[in-house]
Amino acid sequence: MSPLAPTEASALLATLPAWQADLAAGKITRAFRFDDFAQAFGFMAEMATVSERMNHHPEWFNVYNRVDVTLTTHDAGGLSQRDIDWARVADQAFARRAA
Ligand SMILES: C[C@H](O)[C@H](O)[C@H]1CNC2=NC(N)=NC(=O)C2=N1
Repeated sequence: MSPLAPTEASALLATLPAWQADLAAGKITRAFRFDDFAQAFGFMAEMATVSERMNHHPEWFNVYNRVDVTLTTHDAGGLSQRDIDWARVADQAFARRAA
């Protein structure tokens, strides 16, 4: 798994406006807020299954209705297409729950 080139990363991140990028560190983050713990944990359970399918796993922190997610690709030493793909699926899962 190779890291994204900076120009490519910037172009892809423009399609994920809810995510904060630290390109120097090769990480992106997003703070998700839900109605309650059940919604937050449902999101985490859904994304745990996605993570296994993608073989790509988040660093995340949950308390009550909050899920703070950091994505980076350890194998690439930075940001890869897998982080972008995971973020996009997470945005969709979140939007479905928020709807
Ligand atoms: C052995 C296994 O395929 C690797 O460790 C996978 C698992 N999940 C992963 N998740 C993330 N975020 N980065 C990785 O480099 C990674 N590598």
